[in-house]
Amino acid sequence: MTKAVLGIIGGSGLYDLPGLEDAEWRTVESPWGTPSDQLSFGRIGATPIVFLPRHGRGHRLAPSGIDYRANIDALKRAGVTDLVSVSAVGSLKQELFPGDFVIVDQFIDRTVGRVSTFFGNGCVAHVSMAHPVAPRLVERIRLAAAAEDIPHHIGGTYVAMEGPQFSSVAESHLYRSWNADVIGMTNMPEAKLAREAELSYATIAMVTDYDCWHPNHAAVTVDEVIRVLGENRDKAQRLVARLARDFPAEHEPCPIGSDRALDHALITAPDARDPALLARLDAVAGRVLAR
Ligand SMILES: CSC[C@H]1O[C@H](OP(=O)(O)O)[C@H](O)[C@@H]1O
Ligand SMILES: Nc1ncnc2[nH]cnc12
Repeated sequence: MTKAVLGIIGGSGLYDLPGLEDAEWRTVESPWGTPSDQLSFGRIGATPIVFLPRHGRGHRLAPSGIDYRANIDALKRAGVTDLVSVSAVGSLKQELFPGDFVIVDQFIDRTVGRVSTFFGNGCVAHVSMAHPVAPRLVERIRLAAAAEDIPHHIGGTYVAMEGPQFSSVAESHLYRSWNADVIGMTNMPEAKLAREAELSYATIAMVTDYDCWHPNHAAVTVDEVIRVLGENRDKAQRLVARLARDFPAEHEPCPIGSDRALDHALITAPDARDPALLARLDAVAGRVLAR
């Protein structure tokens, strides 16, 4: 049995977790680079929590400037088993209103030039991203949202764009024609790296705007995103607090195997592996490399 540790990555507008008890900011070093900030260790009820502000306190880091590998590696080293991203998103559908929460279940990765894997020459791995989010974690978020009476939608496709500029109207219509639901700039490669690190991952996407496709709404601005986030911060904090309070003490095995993603993913023969890369993979892939 593995003790459950709930990791929370706070996105725009969420740079700390006020309900965190016995909270302490600690530096966690990673061989992959520099995490966005120190990690805040604490608990909510009996559940151990590790919180990381994705853009750093003060929102220092742009979506393309975040070291996603260092973040995921540091959270893994901190003992996290289940990871929830809280993210601001634009809505690509009329029925997804600013203020709504969408518990997404698919991603389209439109980012370019971000390092999106821990593996490579010397240790090649191919994990499945067919089902990028962990269903039990989604179900726990759903229960918490229902208990807190927070309007939410289960399922939806998140387009990850490079940014930092927002989309053009033509791009926004293109994503709508793909039947995507929401758009943001950060959940890729984060979700891919979480899968490689065998962390069960889910996203609470907080709708802040209608991007720029809606005839009756002005194109998104940062001021508008921050204003809507301000109105919904309390809801996000209540949702995370309820999720944490009701979280099981033992990590629940993932029915789609997100916590065992490397079981059938490594292809490089043991004697052809690069010892330097293996050393960096100690936290991410230690479970399978130790075999
Ligand atoms: C401040 S608007 C754009 C910014 O907000 C979202 O960030 P996060 O997912 O960390 O909440 C979006 O992806 C952009 O990075
Ligand atoms: N419309 C939008 N596009 C990209 N990222 C966002 N974050 C919040 N709203 C967004």
